[in-house]
Amino acid sequence: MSASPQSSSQSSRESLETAGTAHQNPREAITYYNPVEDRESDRAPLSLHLIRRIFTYTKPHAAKRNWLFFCTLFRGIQLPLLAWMIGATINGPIAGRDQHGIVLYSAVFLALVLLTAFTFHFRQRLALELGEAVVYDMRSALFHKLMGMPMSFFNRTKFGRIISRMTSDIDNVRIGVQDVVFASIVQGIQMLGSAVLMAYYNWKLFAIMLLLAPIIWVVNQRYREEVSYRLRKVQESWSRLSSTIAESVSGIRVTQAFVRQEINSGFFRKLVGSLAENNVGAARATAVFIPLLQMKSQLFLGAMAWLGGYGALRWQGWMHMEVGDLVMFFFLANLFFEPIQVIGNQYNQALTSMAGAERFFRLMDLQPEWQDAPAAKPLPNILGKVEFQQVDFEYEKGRKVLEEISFTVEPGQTVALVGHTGSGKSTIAGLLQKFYLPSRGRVLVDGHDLMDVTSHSLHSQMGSVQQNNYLFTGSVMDNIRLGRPTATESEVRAALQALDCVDMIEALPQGLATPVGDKSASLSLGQRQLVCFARAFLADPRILVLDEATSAIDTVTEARLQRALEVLLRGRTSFVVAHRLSTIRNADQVLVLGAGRIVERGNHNSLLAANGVYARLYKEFLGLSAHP
Ligand SMILES: Nc1ncnc2c1ncn2[C@@H]1O[C@H](COP(=O)(O)OP(=O)(O)OP(=O)(O)O)[C@@H](O)[C@H]1O
Repeated sequence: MSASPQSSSQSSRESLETAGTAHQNPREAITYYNPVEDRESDRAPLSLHLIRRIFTYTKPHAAKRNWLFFCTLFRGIQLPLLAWMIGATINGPIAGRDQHGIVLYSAVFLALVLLTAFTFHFRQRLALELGEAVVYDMRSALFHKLMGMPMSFFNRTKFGRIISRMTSDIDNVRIGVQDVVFASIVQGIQMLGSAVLMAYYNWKLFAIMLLLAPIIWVVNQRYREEVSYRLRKVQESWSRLSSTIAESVSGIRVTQAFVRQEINSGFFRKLVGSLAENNVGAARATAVFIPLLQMKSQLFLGAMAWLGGYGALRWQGWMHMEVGDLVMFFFLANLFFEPIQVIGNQYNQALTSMAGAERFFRLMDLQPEWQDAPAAKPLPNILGKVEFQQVDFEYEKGRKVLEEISFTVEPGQTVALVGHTGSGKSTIAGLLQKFYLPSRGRVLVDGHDLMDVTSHSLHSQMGSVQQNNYLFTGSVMDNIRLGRPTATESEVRAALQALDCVDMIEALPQGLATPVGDKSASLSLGQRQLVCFARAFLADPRILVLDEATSAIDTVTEARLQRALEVLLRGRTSFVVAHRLSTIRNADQVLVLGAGRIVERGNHNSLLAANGVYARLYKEFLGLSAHP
C-alpha cells in the first residue's frame, strides 16, 4: 500500500502548490501515503470481447434479461408514438371539431400513457434486478478466486487494489449492465422512431434540424470532459484530505510528542482550501454548460415557430405544415435530440465500465503461480511426523532465503525455531503449511511429500496461531469456534477449561458473547492470545504452527498463558517461532537459524553447553528480557 517515499513527498508538494502556497513548509519533508498515486485508469476502449464476457454473467438470468430486452424495445417506440398521437389528434378530430373523435383519441392516448408508465416501471425494475444478480455472481466468483490464491499473490498485491476490484470496478460493470446497454437501446430506438416520423412528415424541416445535432454533441462532450476533470480533482483532494485525517489521528502521539500540531493544522487547512477550490471549479463548469444544454429546447421552439410558422406563410408549398404537425414536430425534435446527450453520457459510462471489466477479468484470469498438482491426493489421518529434506526457498528469483534445510521431527515433539530477525523462521513455518512450495528439496508429513497432497486436507489437520493474534469481527465465541464450527458452547467452555483460562474470558463484559471488532480493541493482548490458543485447541490438530507474540504482557497473565501454551502443545507436533525462553527450554529440538541456514541444533542444555550461536543469543536474550 505504501507509495515510494520520494514520489509521495513530491506529491505532497504538488498538493501544496495546488493550494497556492508560496513558502516552503517543513511538513513537506515528511512522507505521506498518497492514495491519489494509486489511481488506475478509469476508462478503457469499448471491446466486443469484454462485452461478450460480461454478458456471459447474464446467462443464468436469461429470462429476466430477455424480458428486459422486450421492455426496452417496446419503451423505445412508445414516446415517439405518443408524440405522433398528439399531432394526429390535433390534425384529426380537433381540426375537424369531432367531439366523439376527440374523446376516442384522448382515451387511446391515455391508455398509451399508462402502458408507457407500466413498461418504464418494469424496464427499471428488471434492469436493477439483472444488474444486482450479475454483481452478486461476479463478486462471489471473485471472492472465491481470491480465497484460493496462494500466499505469494497476497504478498505482491496491494490491499487497496483488491478492494477496488471488489467494489468500484464491479460496480462500474453493474452500471454498464443495468444502465448503459438498455438506456442506449431505448434512446437509440426513440431517436430512430422520431427521425422516421419527422422525415416522413416534413423532411426539409428535419434536415434543417439535423444541423443542430453535431453542435449538441460537441457541447455535451465538452461539458462531460470539463466536469469529469473537475470532479477528478475534487476526488483527488478528497483522498488526500481523508488519508491525512486518518494518518493524523493514528499518529497523534507522534504529532503531540514532537509538537507538530500547528504545522499539521496549517497543512490540513491548505488541503481543505484545495478541496473547496476544486468543488467550486466543478460547480462553475456545471453552471456554464447545463443552461447551455437546456437552452436547446427553447431554441427548437423558436426555430420551429419561425420555420414552421413564418416559413409556411412565406414559402408556401416549400414548407407547408399543419398545426398538428408543428406540435408533433416539437415533441419529436426533443425526443430526437435528447438521446444525443444521453447516449454521449452513456458512452462515457461505457468506457468506465470497460475499465472495470478489464481489471476484473484480468484478476479472474490470473493463474496462480502454483496450485495443487492435479494428481494431488488427500492426506490420510496423520500422526504428525515432519521432515524437511535439503529444502531451499526463494520468494524472488535468485534471492535464496532458505538453504539446505534438513531436519526430522517425530510425532508429538515440539520444535523451537530461533534466530535473528529475517533468518527464515516464519518461512519454514510457511513451507510446512504449504503456503509456498520449496524451490528445491522436499517437505514430508508422515512420509507424504506435500507436493503430492491437497492443501485442504493438510490444513484440516493443522492448526496455526499467528503472531498478530488475528480476530475476525464477531463474538469471542465465534472466533474460538472458527477452529471447529460445529463445536457447541459447552465444548468451547471445555476447551477454555482445559487451558485453565475460563475466568479470563468470563471477566469480559459479555463473556463469550463479547463482540470483537476490527482491531479487537475491546480485548487485551493476553485475552486475544488466549482466544487464539482456544481456537487452535478446539481444532485439535496433529500439527501446530505457532508464531509467538513478541509484545510484552504483564507477568501474571504471561504465566497463565505459558501454562495454557504447554497444554496446547502437549501431544502434538509443534513448530514454534519462539520468543519465550520457557518455550525454548521445554522444546524437544531447537533449530537455530542464521541467514537462511540451520547453524545449530539440539536442545536448550546441549546448545548452551556447545557455547556457540545459541549461547550468545541466550545471553542477549537474558540481557533484554524481563521474563526469564
Ligand atoms: N513475502 C516476502 N517476499 C519477499 N521476501 C520475503 C517475504 N517474506 C520474507 N521475506 C524475506 O525472507 C527472509 C526470511 O524472512 P522470515 O520472515 O522467514 O524471517 P523470520 O526469521 O521469521 O523473521 P522475524 O523474526 O522478523 O519474523 C527475510 O530476508 C525477509 O526479508
